[in-house]
Amino acid sequence: MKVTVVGAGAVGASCAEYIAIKNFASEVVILDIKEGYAEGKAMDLMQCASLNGFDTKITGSTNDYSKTANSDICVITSGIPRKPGMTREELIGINAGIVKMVSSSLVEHSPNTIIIVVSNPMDTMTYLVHKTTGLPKHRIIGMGGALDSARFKYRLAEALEAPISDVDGMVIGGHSDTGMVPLISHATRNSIKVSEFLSEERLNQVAEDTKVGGATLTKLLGTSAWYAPGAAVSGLVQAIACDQKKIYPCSTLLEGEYGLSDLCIGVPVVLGRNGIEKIVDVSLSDAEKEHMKASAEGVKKTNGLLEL
Ligand SMILES: NC(=O)c1ccc[n+]([C@@H]2O[C@H](COP(=O)([O-])OP(=O)(O)OC[C@H]3O[C@@H](n4cnc5c(N)ncnc54)[C@H](O)[C@@H]3O)[C@@H](O)[C@H]2O)c1
Ligand SMILES: O=C(O)C[C@H](O)C(=O)O
Repeated sequence: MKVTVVGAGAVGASCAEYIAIKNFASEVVILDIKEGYAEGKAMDLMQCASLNGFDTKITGSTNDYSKTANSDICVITSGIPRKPGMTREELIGINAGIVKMVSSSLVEHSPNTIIIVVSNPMDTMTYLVHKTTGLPKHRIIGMGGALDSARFKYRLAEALEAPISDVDGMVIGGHSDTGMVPLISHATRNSIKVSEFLSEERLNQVAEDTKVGGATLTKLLGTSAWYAPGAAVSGLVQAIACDQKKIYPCSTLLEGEYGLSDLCIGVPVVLGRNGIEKIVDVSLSDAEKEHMKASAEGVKKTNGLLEL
């Protein structure tokens, strides 16, 4: 199993590290445009191998896509992150050009690859990868919902004063400050609905804190987060590589599912060796349906800024 990670920055390196530590991939290639940067990150990570007990071979490349040839999975993290006070959508001007160039170079060398898109604004970048590469829809996956769901569970556990392992929940919709749809109606503590434990007001607070999870961290860190994003990407890569058939909310091209079409947005999917093997249709409350509709309108508005 060969995995390429484009972008050796904060998220790319974190994701390569988690993939290596989980020890399921034979090879990880990190590629960056900055001279020597990916080679340096790869060497540093390889010097963790004996300490952390992994055998994954990590190599770096300065913009030489021949090193990525025949990758089973490619992760795109290249692009600029936001600064405090910015939205993800404001990154489109620079990141669209980068994602377009990177995705076509990847497919040229790995025509059978599965692509995981991380660069922001992620749902729009995932749509752009469709338009650029023409790969089948099950082989283009946007990562946002896995991270947002982890943040939702963190906030739920905090409100419930419960261990995170007791909590389950999922966030669908667009990966944006207003577009995320935390599925409160399906969230549980050890199979009991969270509404049995928390007031509507407290649950609304949990949802709001979840939606601005990325912005909260950006304000604290001065740039956007990387540990949980890297861990979330590694989860998707592992589900595909190990054919786990796990359900994750991922951004995928919809063609009528959830009453939506011609956009990529987060919905629950089954991930296995073929990428997205199924889109799962879950029942939504009326409020969640409305929120999903508004979220899709927001994503389409950002897609409209693309020069296709
Ligand atoms: N979808 C998500 O959930 C999620 C989570 C976190 C971050 N992100 C996004 O991921 C992106 C990366 O964030 P980061 O914190 O790692 O940023 P970063 O600045 O630390 O790293 C980005 C890297 O991309 C490289 N790069 C730029 N242009 C390139 C090109 N043409 N080819 C190859 N490499 C190139 C840069 O040299 C840099 O090393 C941002 O757009 C950020 O908003 C998304
Ligand atoms: O918040 C950001 O800009 C980065 C990322 O999308 C995140 O949610 O951490």
